[in-house]
Amino acid sequence: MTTTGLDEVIDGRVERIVPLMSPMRLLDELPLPPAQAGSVVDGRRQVAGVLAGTDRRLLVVVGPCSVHDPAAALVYADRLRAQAERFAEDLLVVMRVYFEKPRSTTGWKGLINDPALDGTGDMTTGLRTARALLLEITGRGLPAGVEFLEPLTARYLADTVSWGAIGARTVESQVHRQLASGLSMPVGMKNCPDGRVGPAVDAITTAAAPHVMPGIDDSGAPAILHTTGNPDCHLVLRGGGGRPNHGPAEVSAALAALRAAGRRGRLLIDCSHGNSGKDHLRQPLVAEEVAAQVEAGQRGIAGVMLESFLVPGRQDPLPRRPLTFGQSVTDACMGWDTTVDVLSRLALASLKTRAKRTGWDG
Ligand SMILES: O=C[C@H](O)[C@H](O)COP(=O)(O)O
Ligand SMILES: C=C(OP(=O)(O)O)C(=O)O
Repeated sequence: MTTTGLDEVIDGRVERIVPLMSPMRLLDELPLPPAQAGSVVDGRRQVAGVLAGTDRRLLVVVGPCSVHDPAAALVYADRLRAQAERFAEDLLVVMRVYFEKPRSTTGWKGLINDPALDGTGDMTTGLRTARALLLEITGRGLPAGVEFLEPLTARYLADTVSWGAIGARTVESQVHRQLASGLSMPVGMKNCPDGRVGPAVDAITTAAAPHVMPGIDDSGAPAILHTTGNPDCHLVLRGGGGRPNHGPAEVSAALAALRAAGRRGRLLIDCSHGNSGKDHLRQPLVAEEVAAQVEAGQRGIAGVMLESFLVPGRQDPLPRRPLTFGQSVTDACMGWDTTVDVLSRLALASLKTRAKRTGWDG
């Protein structure tokens, strides 16, 4: 019989364990001021209002595929805020501030996991940088949207978030559905990467129910979390399996699936990912097709998601080569000028439909 040390039994494949500050410590260091907390809650209410159809604007979740450089994200936020104000009567604009990237296999996992983009994995800096940026963005009056990927990180950031997403790769995961059931903001559930919509509808049903799950409390101690269920989860159609699903037939089928499951029948359409074939030049075309459906009276479409940054396209971070300021290091994004054109087109669709419904034709 071989005798073995305990480390090898427990941590044979964990090379290092580095302490991480507690959520409470980060929240104390970077608190959400009460006035900003008010605008986060207001943002959540407005998103829920659009999803319920009581607020008749279109919801637009727009911003970089991922944030890797807070300075560029802030320049983007300033520009977006001006557009959000310009179109405030027609569009509810939420900035995509994505810090966690779910990967198909391997790749950069986002600013929280690896803020230096070099695999060193300094999550303490990552969480601190992410929270500081969310405070800057919500401080500008822009509601923020994030994808929740690691259940543990939600406690460090969720108080600043007005819209959340569970991504295509995790929508079938019980852990993520439970997480969504306890989140305080509306959460979009993406359809699966292979195009199946059923698991996202199931995720909406699952997250609406209360759950009991293991987690951490604000002090970082292990805890049993009892959730109430989240009634504001909704479907996001992002295409998949080599095909888009933003067309009229797919939208009607998805709405029918929601109704059959007894869920509220409004959804968002992601103009990127499987709906654009990850080609940023196709996003405006997808948005145009969505706008046309809205104008044709499809009330089931509550809004869209767009991947946009200052500079069009994408780049690979390479050692010793400076990055282009404001260009995505993950999926290719629309550039700024195109983004303004797309927002303007969506605002027109929203205005026209509202005018039609009130009988106003000016
Ligand atoms: O939105 C970003 C990517 O589509 C997502 O993280 C998956 O990327 P990957 O398939 O390149 O890993
Ligand atoms: C990863 C994303 O999308 P999806 O989960 O639809 O692939 C994303 O929106 O960044």
